[in-house]
Amino acid sequence: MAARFVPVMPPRLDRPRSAWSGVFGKSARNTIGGWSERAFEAPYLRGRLLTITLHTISDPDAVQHVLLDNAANYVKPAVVKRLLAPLSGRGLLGADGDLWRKQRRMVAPTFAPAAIASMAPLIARVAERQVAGWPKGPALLDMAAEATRATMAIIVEALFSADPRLMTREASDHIAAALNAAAEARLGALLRLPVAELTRTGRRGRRGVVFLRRTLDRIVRERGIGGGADDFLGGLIRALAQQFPEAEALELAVDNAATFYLAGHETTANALAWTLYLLSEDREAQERARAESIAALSADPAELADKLPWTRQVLEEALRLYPSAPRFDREALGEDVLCGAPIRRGEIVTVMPWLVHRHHALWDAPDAFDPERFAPEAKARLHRFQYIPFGAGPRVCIGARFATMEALIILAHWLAARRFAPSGRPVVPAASVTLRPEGGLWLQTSPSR
Ligand code: HEM
Repeated sequence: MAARFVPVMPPRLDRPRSAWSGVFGKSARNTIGGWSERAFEAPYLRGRLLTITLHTISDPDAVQHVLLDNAANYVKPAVVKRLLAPLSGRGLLGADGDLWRKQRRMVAPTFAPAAIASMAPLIARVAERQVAGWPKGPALLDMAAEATRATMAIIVEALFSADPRLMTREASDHIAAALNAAAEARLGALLRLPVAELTRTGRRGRRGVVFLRRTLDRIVRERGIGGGADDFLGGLIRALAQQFPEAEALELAVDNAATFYLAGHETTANALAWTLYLLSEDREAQERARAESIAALSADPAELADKLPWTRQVLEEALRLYPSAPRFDREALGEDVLCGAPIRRGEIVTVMPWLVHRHHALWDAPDAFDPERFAPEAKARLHRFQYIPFGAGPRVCIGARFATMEALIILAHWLAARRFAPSGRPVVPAASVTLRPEGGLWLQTSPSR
C-alpha cells in the first residue's frame, strides 16, 4: 500500500487507563481519548467500576456473538436507559423486548428502500440551496456547522413536514449543549446522583434537554391522536394510537420524535464533516470525487448515490476512521463467555467501533486514510463485524441506508461546486456521545469552476 496520510487522532497513552478515568476527568468527556496502544491490539479488555464489571470486545467473532448470534442475551443497559430517559424516554433507541419490536415495526416502512429513494429530490434541493447561500468567492467556512444545518433541515423536512420550530439556531444550540453534557449525565446515571446540576456544562445540557422535550411535546400535542399531517410523525402517532392507550401513545410519539430528530441528523452531519476533512487533506482523492460528482449530477437524484463508487469508498473510510457513534453498550441478561472470559448477568459489554476500526490485528496501517480498503474486492474480504459504523444484528441502525444516500447526495453537490482545503485551524476529534470535530471544522473553500 502506498504511504497515505495519518489524520488527526487523540494521543495514545503508554499504559492502560483505569476504568475510573473513563468516568471522571478528561477521558470521561471524550470516549475516544485516553486509550493505550494495547487497547488497539487486544481482542478483549476488562475493567471494573464500583460494582460494575465492563467487558470491551474488539474480536469480530465476539462482536458477532453479542450483536447477532446471542443478541437475545444482550439488552440496552439500565444505565443507558436512565441516561436517555429525560430526552427520548422509551423511544426506539433505548427500548427492549416487545416495546422495541412494536416500535421498530411501526417505523420500518419509512426506511424501506423505495421510501428512502423518494426522499432523494428533497435532499438534493437542500444541498443545492445551501451551496447557493455560501459566498461566491473563496471563503472560510465551518463545514461541521454547515453539515449540521443541512442534515437538520433534511430530517425536519423529511419526517416532520418542515416544522420551523425544529430548524432554529436555538434548537441547534440546545442539541449541542445536551450532547456536550452527556459525560456528566453518564456519571449521574451511573451513580444515581444529580451530578449534572453541579457543573455549568451539565446545567446547560439539562436546559437543552428540557427545551427540546418541551418543543416536541407541544408539536405532538397540537397534532393530537389523529396525527395531523400525512408525514412520518403523523403516521407514527396513528400507529401508536392503535396499540396503546391515548396518553401512552402520545408520550411514545414524543419519545420517538426526539429519537429520530436527534439520531437522524447529528450522526450524518459528523460523517459529512469527517469526509470533507479527509478530502481536504488528500487533494488527489478530492479531485477524483469531484470529477465523479460532476459526471453523476446529470442523473436522477434517486440514482445519484449509485453513481458515486469512489465517493462512497471515501465515506466508508471516513466512517471507519471517525465512526459517528464510537461506542455502544449492552447488559448481559444471563451468563455467557466472550473471548474466553466469563460474562455474568448484569455485566456490561461494550463494543467500540473506535477500537475495532483501528485494530492492528484487523487492518493494515489502521490509522492511515486509504479508501481502497473499501474497493469491492477488498471489502468482500472483510469480516462482517470488523466494520460496524451502523452497528449490526437486529439493533442495526434503522437509518443506515437513508444516512448513506443523504451523505452521498450532499457530498456530490458540495464537491461539484467547491474545493475544500485545510485552513490551518486545528481539527480536534472528540466524542462525548457522537464523534465530532470539537470547535468546528474550518476549511478554506473556493469555487471549483
Ligand atoms: C452516519 C450516520 C449514522 C450512524 C453512524 C449511525 C449509527 C448508529 C448505530 C451504531 C446504531 C446502533 C446502536 C446500538 O446498537 O446500540 C444506531 C441505531 C439507531 N439509529 Fe443510527 N446512525 C446514523 C444515522 C441515523 C439516521 C439518519 C437515523 C434516522 C433517520 C438513525 C436512527 C437510529 C435509530 C432510531 C437507532 C436505534 C435502532 C434500534 O435500536 O432499533 N440513525 N445508529
